Amino acid sequence: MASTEPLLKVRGLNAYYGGSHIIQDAALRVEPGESVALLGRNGAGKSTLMKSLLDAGPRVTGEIMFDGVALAGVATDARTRHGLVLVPEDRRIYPNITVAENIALGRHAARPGAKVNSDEIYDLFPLLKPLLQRAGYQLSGGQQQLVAVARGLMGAPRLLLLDEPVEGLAPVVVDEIAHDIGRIRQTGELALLIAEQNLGFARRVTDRVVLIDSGRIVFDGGWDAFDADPQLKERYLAV
Ligand SMILES: Nc1ncnc2c1ncn2[C@@H]1O[C@H](COP(=O)(O)OP(=O)(O)OP(=O)(O)O)[C@@H](O)[C@H]1O
Repeated sequence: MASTEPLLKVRGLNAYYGGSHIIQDAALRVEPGESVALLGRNGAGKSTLMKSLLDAGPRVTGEIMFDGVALAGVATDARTRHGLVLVPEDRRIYPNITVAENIALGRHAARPGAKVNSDEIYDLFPLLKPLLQRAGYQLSGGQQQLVAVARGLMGAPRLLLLDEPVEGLAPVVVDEIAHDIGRIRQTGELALLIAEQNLGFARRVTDRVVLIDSGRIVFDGGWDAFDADPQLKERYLAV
């Protein structure tokens, strides 16, 4: 891949649930190693946009280029093996197997030849290490989120999509997850797209903001530019 090409380039993306036109003509770019916040109110279309990238739910039209490959017609599992990995909002932790087993399941999503070392992944999540033999059903919401992110990393992603990773979590847990994401970012070229409503958290873990409202991208820029226009927050994020 030429170094000037973005890792993800989306143009003219439309997504539909039945007759409802949810995502409307969206454009989006993520560079290798970049972390981007996808901000928007409840129902703005954040989850639908993420699922559209994987063809995992809505009917989708438009162009999605990932790592130099056009994804039209590529099945969801093949997209994941290519390095586009989603950690969904509901986390999907299996209750009756252990944390270590839940995390290991992510390995099936890894692209052929990818080197994934579970010990290196455990090192990124110090809070998980003592919990590896615990059953999924015994975890708190924050612990489940850490397991879901660790499992996502086992898929050797190039772009990890996190759908509202800190929704409903206590501030101390949000803080821990922000630290863990900081550690993950130091490991290399992994790019992140993080759907969020928690501005403080998003600011800590991302470089750039994409704002979505009623399925349309209404702002795309740096945090400085976002902060310079307080109306953006009032208009598109205030409850
Ligand atoms: N499976 C579905 N079938 C029909 N409509 C859906 C479906 N999932 C979402 N929608 C609709 O699509 C729109 C966008 O929802 P989406 O879940 O993408 O928003 P969001 O920004 O992720 O919000 P949230 O924070 O509530 O998850 C909403 O109007 C929602 O009702």
